[in-house]
Amino acid sequence: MGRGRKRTVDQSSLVVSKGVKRLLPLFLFAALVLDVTVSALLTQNSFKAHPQTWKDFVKKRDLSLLFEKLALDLLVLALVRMFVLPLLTFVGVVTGSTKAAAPEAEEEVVNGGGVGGFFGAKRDGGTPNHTLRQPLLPIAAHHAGNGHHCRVADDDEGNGRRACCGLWNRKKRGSGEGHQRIKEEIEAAEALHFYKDVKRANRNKIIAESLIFGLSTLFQVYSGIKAVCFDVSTFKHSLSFPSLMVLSVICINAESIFCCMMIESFAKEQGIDKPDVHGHPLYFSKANTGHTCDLCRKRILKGYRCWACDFDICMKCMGSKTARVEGEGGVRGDKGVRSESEVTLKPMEYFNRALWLASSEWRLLACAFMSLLLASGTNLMSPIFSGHVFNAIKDENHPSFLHNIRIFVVLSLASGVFGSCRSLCFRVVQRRLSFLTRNRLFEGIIRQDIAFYDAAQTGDLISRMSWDCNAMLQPISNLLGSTLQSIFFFFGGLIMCFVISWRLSMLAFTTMLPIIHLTSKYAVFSQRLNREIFTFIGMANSIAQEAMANIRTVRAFSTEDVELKRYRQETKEALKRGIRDAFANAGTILLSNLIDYGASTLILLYGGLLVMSKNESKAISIGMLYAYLRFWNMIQSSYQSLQGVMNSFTKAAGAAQRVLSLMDSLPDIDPSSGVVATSQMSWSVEFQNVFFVYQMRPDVVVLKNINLKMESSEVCALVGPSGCGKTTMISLILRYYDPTNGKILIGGRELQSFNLKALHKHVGYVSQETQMFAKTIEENILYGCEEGEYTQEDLVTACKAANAHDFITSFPSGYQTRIGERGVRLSGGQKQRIAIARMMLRQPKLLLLDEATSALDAESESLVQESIDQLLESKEHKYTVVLVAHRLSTVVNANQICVVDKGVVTERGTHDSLMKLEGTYTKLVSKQLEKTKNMLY
Ligand SMILES: Nc1ncnc2c1ncn2[C@@H]1O[C@H](COP(=O)(O)OP(=O)(O)OP(=O)(O)O)[C@@H](O)[C@H]1O
Repeated sequence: MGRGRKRTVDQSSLVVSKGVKRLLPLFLFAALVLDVTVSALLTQNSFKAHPQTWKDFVKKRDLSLLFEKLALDLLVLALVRMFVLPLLTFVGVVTGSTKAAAPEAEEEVVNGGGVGGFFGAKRDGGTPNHTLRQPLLPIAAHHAGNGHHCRVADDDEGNGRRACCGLWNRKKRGSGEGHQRIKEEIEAAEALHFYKDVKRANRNKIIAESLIFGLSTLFQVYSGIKAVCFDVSTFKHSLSFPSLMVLSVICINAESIFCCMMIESFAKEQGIDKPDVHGHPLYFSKANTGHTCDLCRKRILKGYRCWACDFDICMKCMGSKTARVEGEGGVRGDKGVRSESEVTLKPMEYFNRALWLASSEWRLLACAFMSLLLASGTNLMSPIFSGHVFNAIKDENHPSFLHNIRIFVVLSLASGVFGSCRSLCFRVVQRRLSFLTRNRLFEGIIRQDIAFYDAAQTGDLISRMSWDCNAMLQPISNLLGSTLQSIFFFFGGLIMCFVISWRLSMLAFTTMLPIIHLTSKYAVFSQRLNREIFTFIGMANSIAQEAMANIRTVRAFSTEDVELKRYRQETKEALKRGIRDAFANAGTILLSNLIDYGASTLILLYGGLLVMSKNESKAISIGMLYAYLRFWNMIQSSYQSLQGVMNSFTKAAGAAQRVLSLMDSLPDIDPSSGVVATSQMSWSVEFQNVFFVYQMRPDVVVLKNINLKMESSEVCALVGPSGCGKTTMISLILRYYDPTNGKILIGGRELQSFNLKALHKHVGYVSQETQMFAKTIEENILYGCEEGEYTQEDLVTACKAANAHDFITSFPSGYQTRIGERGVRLSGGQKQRIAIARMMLRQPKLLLLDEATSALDAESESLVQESIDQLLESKEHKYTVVLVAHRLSTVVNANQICVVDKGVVTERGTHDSLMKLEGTYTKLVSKQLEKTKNMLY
């Protein structure tokens, strides 16, 4: 598979997709040109309006003239911006880029080979990857021993690199397992070096961006002061100056944002693309030390991480070509691990899916949007009328006072009613979406192939159903609940502020840029921390769940403290990050509050001056100042609620991927299509050249060329040493898995052609580990039966046949006895008898008994065996039985006994014929006879 680089996954809110990135310089250039043009127009207008002032200014050099009547300074500043901002951006990109991304690494990749293959110098037939620029590659290529000089040693900058060379020399001396470990160490050291490089680059980026934002703020403040002082009374069109000034300020803002976007996007840390392992770029991270590798489930000392969806991978798996196949991570079906392209979700795709999900509730949504529009409209009107009330009080105008109060009351009532209607509709939609998602997710999980469960961890699945579901729906809830309203308030408030006083607004909005810069930087920082917290809590939950599920083993080994320590370790890491986040949050709040209060002071100061101003063109009323303050607060609070929205979308896309990958992933074995099996058909079972390999252990062939026919209505016993593949054969008959090669036939028809759900209705299965639900005994026996399908009498008959009736009736609640989680309140033998009763009740055509009597005492075993024999001889019902047994006494009467050894059927025949062979079976029998001789009865 090829390896390319992607930049689509945001690590910070300012990173954009490849397409937009290419256009960024163009956008910046356009903004700068517009900026200069606007300033030139302002200069020209001011020159036309005050032709004499130019001469006065040149003569007297009076600065007050420049502030009140001339705009040449604005043109000069625009020209300064035209050079300074691109220069700072260039410096930011150069110093903010990682050195490892230098082109010489690419060269090495093209030449690379040997160990270089670790990071894909050559893959799949040795296709060189010209796009890859990796920090690890120079060393990898060097170590390939193909004549490259030790570039890493030549590099005096990083100890990590020198350490690598030392390690490599050790590697040359070492061999075997040590090689792998040393290779990992080399990679880890090199990656750590890269990590430091990334940190340095990030710091430089922050400095460059802060300089740009700081400078832009100064430019804006200057423009604000200019707007306040400027005399527009002599202008031909009174609105031309304000509108050009506003355009100029918009240009300044756009320039600084484009510059920062360019720095972030052009100097973005280059992750490693390993599409066969993970769909997003992976970044070396120290944050995942102690995490579990998502592929091999081992603890990570040093490793890589995907910041988009918190995927962690250790150095070993990162270097392995087969990690995904062998590892436990990833969504897999019966035919193998799902390719990442099938399960990766980009933020935009998430957005589309979210819209699609929400579209099912369009009626309620339409109602909510109408209410939202009306509520927002009334809310935006109310400050104006409250302002009029203040003016009426000041003017002692009673009729106007009462009139405005009446309007204010109506607006408040309308806003309340529409607001609650909006909230009701959105909340109902939100709850319904949550219901829908959870149910679909559970459906997605429960229908997965058994191979999926071989790899999955229950804790992880549970956390997908709780945390990820919530995180995925969070932005939709936010969007419905508050985001849209905030957008209305933000833009509505902005317009109203400019309508009331554009001068005051120009001044007040100078504080906006630093607040945006501060809060967006904090958002990126906090987002990273929160993802880590999220992962640590998830891991803590997994530990708790595992410990609780195995509480008896924990108690028997007295390992409570060990489990507690593991749990505490994870939660402590989460706590550490939580506290770090709290401090950063407090710092950001402090700074933005200070700026915010500064803005309010400016508004009060300059607004007060405007109220007291004798200049008609500048003056505003006290009521309008009050209204202005209310709009300002509206803008502030809506901005606060908007600022996390984009980040929450990126975060939700990660969670959505974990949820939707399961929802979308259809099982390879479809249980509900195919031919419906009937009880009348032949129930012979045939294995034809069957080979089988478990996905989780791809190197071990468990079944090798099995050819075997079990005739209908006969008993076939599978015997053999532990681990030889008997249970696997039963699993294949149940179609838990499909054979890797060969066929299984039921009644002469291929198993894969049957409708599995219908087939299983005729199959009775008792496994080695009896699985029970936390219900009553009766409910457990009737599990999966339709209501009225069986009578109470059938139930009792089945229990009697399974020798379970006596012990059940000995319980005070009889059949209604609750047996606890996984049947913990029953003995192993009791559980097994209930499982046998469950099977007998259904009167299946094919019985699969995997050590069905292993947990029974000798007496119960013979009773159950007797009843099975009776059932076999019954004329009404004919059963095909596949029996796995270690106790050979249970297989003596079988029509056919198959001896399985290391996945191969070595002997076949009846008891007598096999005894005559004097092969493995005879040895097994004599071994058991010897054992029983020594047993005490
Ligand atoms: N889900 C699985 N994933 C990977 N390997 C497995 C899985 N289940 C079983 N195995 C391996 O397959 C081999 C055969 O296992 P199987 O359970 O079929 O043996 P068995 O003959 O039934 O043993 P026993 O008599 O002890 O139950 C064993 O080596 C086992 O470790």
